[in-house]
Amino acid sequence: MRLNGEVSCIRHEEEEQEEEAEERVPLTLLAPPPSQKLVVGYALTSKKVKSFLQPKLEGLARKKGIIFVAIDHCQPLGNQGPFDIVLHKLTGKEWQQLLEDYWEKHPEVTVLDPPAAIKHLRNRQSMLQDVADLNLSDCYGKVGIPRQLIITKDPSSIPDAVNKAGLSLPLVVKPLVADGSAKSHELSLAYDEVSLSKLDPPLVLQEFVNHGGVLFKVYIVGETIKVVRRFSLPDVNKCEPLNNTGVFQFPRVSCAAASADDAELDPGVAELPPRPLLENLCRELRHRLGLRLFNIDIIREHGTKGRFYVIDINYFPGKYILLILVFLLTLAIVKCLAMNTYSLISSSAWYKASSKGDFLAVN
Ligand SMILES: O=P(O)(O)O[C@@H]1[C@@H](O)[C@H](OP(=O)(O)O)[C@@H](OP(=O)(O)O)[C@@H](O)[C@H]1OP(=O)(O)O
Ligand SMILES: Nc1ncnc2c1ncn2[C@@H]1O[C@H](COP(=O)(O)OP(=O)(O)O)[C@@H](O)[C@H]1O
Ligand SMILES: [Mg+2]
Ligand SMILES: [Mg+2]
Repeated sequence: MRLNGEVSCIRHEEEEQEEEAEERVPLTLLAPPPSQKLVVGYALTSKKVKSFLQPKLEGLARKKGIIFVAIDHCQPLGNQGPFDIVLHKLTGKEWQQLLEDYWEKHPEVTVLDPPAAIKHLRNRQSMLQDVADLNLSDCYGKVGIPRQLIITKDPSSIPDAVNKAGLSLPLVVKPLVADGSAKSHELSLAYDEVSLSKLDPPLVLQEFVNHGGVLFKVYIVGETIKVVRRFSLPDVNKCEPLNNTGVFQFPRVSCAAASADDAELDPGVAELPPRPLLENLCRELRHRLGLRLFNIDIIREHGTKGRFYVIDINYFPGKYILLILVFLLTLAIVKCLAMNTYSLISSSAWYKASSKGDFLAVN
C-alpha cells in the first residue's frame, strides 16, 4: 500500500496489515448514512501525504462518508472548510497560530491533536517527563525512562556534568529537538568521556540500556493499542567499555524494514510487554499528554522480566493507517449519533462489535 518507493518487503508488510485490519473491521457496520459526510481537513507534509493519504485509503474513506480536504496552511482556516476534523502534522509557529485561532472560534471541530500537546513531544526532555512522573509499577512490571542529562551549552563541561550525575558510559546522544527533521534523528553512541566534550548541544545524553536488540513499538490510536517488534541496537559490553572509544553515529534502526515480528528470537527478549501493563501505561499517557494519535518506543532491560524503559514518543506515526481510518469513522458515528441522524439498529450493532473487540485487537 506504500507508494513512496520503499523496498518491497515493506509493501508486503503493509498489505498484510491492511488485510488483517480489513478482516477484523466489520466495515459494513461502520457506514454512516450516505447523506452524512464527515469532512477531514488535513495539513501534512508532502512526505506524510504520500505515506498516509494513499488512494486506496481515500477511496475506502469516501465509501464510508469521509472526505479528506487539503488545508492551505498559509490561509486562515475559517475561510476554508467547514471541517469536522482537522488532522495535522506540521511544525512552524505560523501554522500553530492559524490552527489555534481557528479552534478558538470553532471549538466544535475535533483537532487531531491539540498543537500544544504535540509541542510537548518536540523536545526529548519534555517528551518523556510524563513517563517519569507516572513512575508506573504494578505486578506486571515497572516502566521508567533511562537516566539522562540535558545539555544546552558548553560542550567542554559535559564530562564533568556526566560524572556529577553519575551516568555510566556508553551514552546515547540524541538531539534535544525532535521535530521530524533528518537532523533530529541523527543519534550517536558515545563511549568515552573525552569524546563527550566534542558533542554539539543542545542534546540529551541517555544511558544505554541493554535490551537484547529488540524494541517494542506501541501504536496508540484513540483507545486502541497495537504492539509490534522491531530490531534495535545490539547490547553493549558494559564491563569493558574501554575497548571502544569515540562517538559512533548510528542509523535510524527503528525503521519499517527492520520488523522483528517473524524473527527467531530468544523468548525472553521477544515476549511482548504484558498487555495490562501497556494498557495502564497508554491510558495514563493518553490523558497526561492529551494526545490520541501517537506511538511509544519501549524496551525491556535484557535479563529482566518486567523492567521497561520508554525511550521515544512520536506524534501521528506512519504505521497502522487503517486503525486511524477506523478511529475517524468512530468519530463520524459519534457525531451522527449526537445529531440523532444515525439509526438505533446500526449504532447498537456497531457498539456491540466494537465492545466485543472484534476489530483492532491488541496483540
Ligand atoms: O522516531 P521514530 O521512532 O523513528 O518514529 C517515526 C517518526 O514518528 C516519524 O515521524 P517524524 O519524526 O519523521 O515526523 C514517522 O514518520 P511519518 O510521520 O512520515 O510517518 C515514522 O513513521 C515513525 O516511525 P514508525 O512508524 O516506525 O513509528
Ligand atoms: N537509552 C537507550 N538505550 C538503548 N538503545 C536506545 C536508547 N535510546 C535509543 N536507543 C536506540 O536508538 C533508536 C533511536 O532512538 P529514539 O530515541 O527512538 O530516536 P528516534 O526519534 O530518532 O527514533 C531506538 O530505536 C533504539 O534502537
Ligand atoms: Mg524512535
Ligand atoms: Mg522519535
